[in-house]
Amino acid sequence: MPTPDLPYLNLREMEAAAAEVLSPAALAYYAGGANDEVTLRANRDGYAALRLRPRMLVDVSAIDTSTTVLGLPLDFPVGIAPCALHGLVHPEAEVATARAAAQTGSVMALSTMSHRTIEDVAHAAPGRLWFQLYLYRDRSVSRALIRRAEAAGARALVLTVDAPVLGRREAIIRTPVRVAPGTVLPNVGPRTPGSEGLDDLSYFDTLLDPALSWADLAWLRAQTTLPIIVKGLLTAEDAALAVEHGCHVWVSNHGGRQLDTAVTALDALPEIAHAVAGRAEIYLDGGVTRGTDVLKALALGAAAVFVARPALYGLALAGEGGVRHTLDLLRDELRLAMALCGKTRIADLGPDLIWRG
Ligand SMILES: Cc1cc2nc3c(=O)[nH]c(=O)nc-3n(C[C@H](O)[C@H](O)[C@H](O)COP(=O)(O)O)c2cc1C
Ligand SMILES: CCCCC(=O)C(=O)O
Repeated sequence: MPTPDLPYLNLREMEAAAAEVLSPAALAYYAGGANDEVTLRANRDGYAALRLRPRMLVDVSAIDTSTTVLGLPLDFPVGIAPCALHGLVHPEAEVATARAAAQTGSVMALSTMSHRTIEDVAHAAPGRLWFQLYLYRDRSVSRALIRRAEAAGARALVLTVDAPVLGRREAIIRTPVRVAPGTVLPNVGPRTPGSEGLDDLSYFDTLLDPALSWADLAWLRAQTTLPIIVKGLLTAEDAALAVEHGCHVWVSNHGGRQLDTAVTALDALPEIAHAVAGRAEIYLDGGVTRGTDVLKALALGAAAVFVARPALYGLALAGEGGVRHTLDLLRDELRLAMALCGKTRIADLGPDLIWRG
């Protein structure tokens, strides 16, 4: 059940409440998208536009939302997407988020750009952590991060490939995001961002490697025996290449923060599921705020979905309990949606649930 002392009935209410407590810079950074925010809006609108085909007269007295991702049992098919800088809104930062993920039987993908160390976060979510990797120009820094993630017990690496350069986020051009002076971001290398006159995002941008290519994925594949998930794919062609490189597929447009007017993950999912053809697991993120959104993504071929902003809003409102509230709401809404669709198990969710007009 959702945490009783938090009054929010749904994720949209949490978003509105979080907007009241976040600093203008944090809000601009969290909520914003690229350019005209066409893709940001489409991410949400796409779910509303898809209609469900519920089946009746099915015994729905017992609903089982449990599933597995890469062999890890989840209580329900929702994880936390990698997000930079949880410390902008809560002192416990990623550690609080990780505890919430662990307590709800979820999984968390920890961003490279975190306030807390991989080890601290892994300790807070034993066995339930993935590590998201931005490949740095300096591969030795990335290699060291991979070794630390492995040693800390991360279950997978998530390589983000849709940000070889940063998208143009106009809200943060106006209101730049800065970490507190003196903060050391543990995975960002020796230099404390904020110096040299760069805002923090521009500084991160200088670390990322715009030359990243499929050859680097082959390099990464050879670096580790952990499963690798390629995050940020939107086409059948790239999904097929990822599978050929021995990787899993995370369909995402980076929350509308990179290429504006890019296709939504939900729209890209059918062609990607077709191309992957069961050879790898598929995950999705972008605009998920309701249990029916989760249901639709799973019906079209995702093994699990991930939420970024909704988790950050929970963190901003009530720390660990707030993130738990976000996840609890989604789990309860998914269970209800399954019951009303006449589906009792995750394995029963398929394309027959989606109305084609
Ligand atoms: C504030 C913020 C920071 C993010 N940082 C990262 C990051 O460090 N690495 C990454 O792969 N994706 C990052 N993302 C993208 C998310 O993982 C996710 O793809 C996207 O936000 C879509 O999910 P949402 O609609 O639930 O927010 C970030 C998103 C937000 C909103
Ligand atoms: C260099 C990337 C910073 C984190 C990120 O991915 C985002 O803000 O969307």
